[in-house]
Amino acid sequence: MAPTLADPFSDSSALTDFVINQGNGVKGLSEMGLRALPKRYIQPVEERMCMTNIIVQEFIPIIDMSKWEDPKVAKSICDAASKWGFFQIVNHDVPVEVLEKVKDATYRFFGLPAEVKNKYSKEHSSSNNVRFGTSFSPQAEKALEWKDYLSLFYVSEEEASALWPSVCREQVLDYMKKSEVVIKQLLQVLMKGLHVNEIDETKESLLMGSMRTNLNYYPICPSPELTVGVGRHSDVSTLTILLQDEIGGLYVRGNQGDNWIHVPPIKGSLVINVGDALQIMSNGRYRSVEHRVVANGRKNRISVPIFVNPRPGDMIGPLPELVASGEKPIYKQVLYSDYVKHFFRKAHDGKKTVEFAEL
Ligand SMILES: O=C(O)CCC(=O)C(=O)O
Ligand SMILES: [Fe+2]
Repeated sequence: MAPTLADPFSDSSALTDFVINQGNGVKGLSEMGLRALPKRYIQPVEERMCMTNIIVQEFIPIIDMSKWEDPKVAKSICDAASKWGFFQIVNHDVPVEVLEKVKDATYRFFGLPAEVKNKYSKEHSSSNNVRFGTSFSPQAEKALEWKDYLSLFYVSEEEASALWPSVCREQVLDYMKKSEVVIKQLLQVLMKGLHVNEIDETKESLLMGSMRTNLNYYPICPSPELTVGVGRHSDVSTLTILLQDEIGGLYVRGNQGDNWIHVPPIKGSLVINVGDALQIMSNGRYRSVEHRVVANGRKNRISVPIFVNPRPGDMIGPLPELVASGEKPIYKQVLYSDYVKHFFRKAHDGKKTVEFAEL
C-alpha cells in the first residue's frame, strides 16, 4: 500500500530508518506535519498520563538558596530530599544569562540539519562521550518516547573542545561550571543532614566525580495523549540539576498511590532531584522519585539536565559513616558503571533499577 500522510511509517523499518538511521529524530517527524502518531510511539494505556491522576493541591517545595547555610533552609532541603525527592531552587548563584544562553544553544543544536546532528549518533560519533539520539533505549523499548537528545559526558575542556558540537559547547561548559557552586552547597547540606560533616576529596569524588549534561528536545506531537515525552523513571545520578523552559510538562510521583504533581516552570529557577546513587548512599534516607514528561500537542519544549554522578569506576553503597553508626544497610556495594548499564539495558520502568542494589 502507498504511504499516506496519516501514517507514512506503518512499516516500522521505514520509521527506524528515517528517525534513527538518518538522524531526523522525532523533530523530523513533527516537522513533516503528520496527522497521526506512528504506531511505534503508542504507549500502553497504563504508561500514558491520565489527567485525573494529577493532584493540583500539592506542589514540590521552592527553596531560596540565598540563605543556604541558615539551619532552617538546610532543614527544608533535607526534608524535601526525603519527602519528595524533588524541589526547585531560586536565588542560586547560576546567572540567568547563563541559563538563557544554554537554552539558545539547545535550540541551535537541534536546528542543525539532520545530517550534521547525525555525526554525533551512536553509529557515527567518534566518542561514547558525545551522543545524539532519540527516545531512551530504542533497541530495548517496545514503544518509543517522543524526545530527541544530545548527551555530553564531561571529561576535560580539551576533550570538549575537540568533540562537542561548536554551536553549544561553550554554553554547556559555562552552565556546568557555574552550577558547581550550588551543587556543592546542596551536597554539603545533604551530607550534614546525614551527620556526615566533612566532604573530603574522596567523598566529593564519590558524590560528584563525573557529570553529564543532556540537551532534551520535545517537539510538537500529533497525538500527545497516546505517548510520552519521557516515561516513568528515576535518575541514576547523585543529584540532577534541571533547567526547563516555560512550557511545563514534567510530573513527579506524589506520596500516595498513582498521583502526579506538576513541576511548574519558574523563570530563573532550577529543579533539583535526588537520583538513585544518593538514595543508595544515604541508605534510603533521601529518595529518588519517579518522574515523567508528557508530550505536547501545541508547543516544542526543551530541558537541560546536568546529571551529577559518581565516577563509572566507583563502588557505591550506603556511606560508611551511616553503617558505622549502627544503621542496617539496605543496599549492597555495586560498581556504578554496572548500575548505569543495567538502567540503559531496559526501557524506562519506574523505580525498578534500584532493585539491582538491594540486599
Ligand atoms: O525534561 C524534563 O523535564 C525531565 C527530563 C528527565 O527526567 C531526564 O532527562 O532524566
Ligand atoms: Fe529524569
